Amino acid sequence: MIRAGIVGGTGYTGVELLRILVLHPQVEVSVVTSRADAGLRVDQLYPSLRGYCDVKFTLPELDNLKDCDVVFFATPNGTAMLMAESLLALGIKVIDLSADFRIKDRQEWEKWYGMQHACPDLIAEAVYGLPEVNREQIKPARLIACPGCYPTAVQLGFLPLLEAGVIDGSQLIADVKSGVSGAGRKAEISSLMSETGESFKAYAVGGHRHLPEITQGLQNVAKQAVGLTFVPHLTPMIRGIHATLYARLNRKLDLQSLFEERYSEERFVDVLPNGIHVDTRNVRGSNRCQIAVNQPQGGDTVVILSVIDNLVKGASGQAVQNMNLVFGLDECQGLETVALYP
Ligand SMILES: NC(=O)C1=CN([C@@H]2O[C@H](COP(=O)(O)OP(=O)(O)OC[C@H]3O[C@@H](n4cnc5c(N)ncnc54)[C@H](OP(=O)(O)O)[C@@H]3O)[C@@H](O)[C@H]2O)C=CC1
Ligand SMILES: CC(=O)N[C@@H](CCC(=O)OP(=O)(O)O)C(=O)O
Repeated sequence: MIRAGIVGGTGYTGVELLRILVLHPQVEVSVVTSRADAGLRVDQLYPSLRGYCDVKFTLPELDNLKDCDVVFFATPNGTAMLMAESLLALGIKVIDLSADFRIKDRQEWEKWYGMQHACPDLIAEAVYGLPEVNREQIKPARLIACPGCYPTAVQLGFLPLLEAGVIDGSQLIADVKSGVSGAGRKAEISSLMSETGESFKAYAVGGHRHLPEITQGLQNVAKQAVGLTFVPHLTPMIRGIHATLYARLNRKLDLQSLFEERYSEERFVDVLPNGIHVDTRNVRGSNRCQIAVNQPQGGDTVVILSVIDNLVKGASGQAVQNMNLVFGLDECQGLETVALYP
């Protein structure tokens, strides 16, 4: 059995990792940390886990994690970079759900995240954990940087078009909506129901920290510079990301076949038949990204719709997908669920 530790087990991605890992046939969750709830049984805080998890929250200290085979960081940005090196030195694999190791350009990361990187030596080694792009590099990796939720939905939508070189990469538009759980479980006025319910707004239009991450990923597949306008929005739902992506085609082609062929072997990317729209509830609770390909009025603008559950394919499900690859397991183990409907 793989002994897994979760640093930050009380947050939304932490408890989502627990939901997935307690049913994973090859994993034993041995350590779950929380500073605020240390000493409390996990199933006391989360009764949904009664009968599945009998460990107590402990403090996020090296001594408590030293017997793990893998440690997941479901913590705010700036936390994993303080512990990753010590864990790797003990032969423990590290899977980081935060942004600490996602961006290869250290200065760019420091600019967007507003802090100094505490562990720059590991940035080059970290593998960006988007299996649909980096599967072979993920398998032997010691340190995985899981993509952000917006970056997962946006990259999977643009990927086939950029790989095939059929769009003008200099004028991409990503108009993306997120549920409120994307902001995490910590108490904040902006996440209150009376602030988010029955309302809908764009935010960070001038620049969101996912912009450099998405641009880096798109440039790697396009093998040239791309220009992206990314506008995130907050919608009054709990889970889900809906990305509406626009690009200008530079030639005529069968777009539906392009997408179907690109993702034909991908178990967690589902290209819907022509004419069917995506809906966030059809991926809620599942590790799937569903994509719909559109070319309105047969013109030269392509409109891709891409949906994920931000807590599953956008975070914890993708982290487990990466763990499966790192430990040589079937990539789908523990992740075979159908979305909750309605
Ligand atoms: N929510 C989402 O949809 C997504 C989130 N992510 C990323 O995943 C990470 C976790 O997000 P989320 O679960 O939403 O966050 P939450 O705010 O819901 O949870 C954060 C967790 O980290 C713990 N924590 C906070 N500070 C520290 C610290 N300094 N050291 C150790 N533990 C700490 C908290 O417990 P305690 O304070 O008790 O220790 C808590 O368990 C973030 O980096 C986020 O950006 C990525 C993709 C999607
Ligand atoms: C709705 C909402 O607030 N979403 C978060 C992003 C989600 C996320 O967790 O992103 P990282 O993993 O990169 O931190 C935000 O815009 O800050």
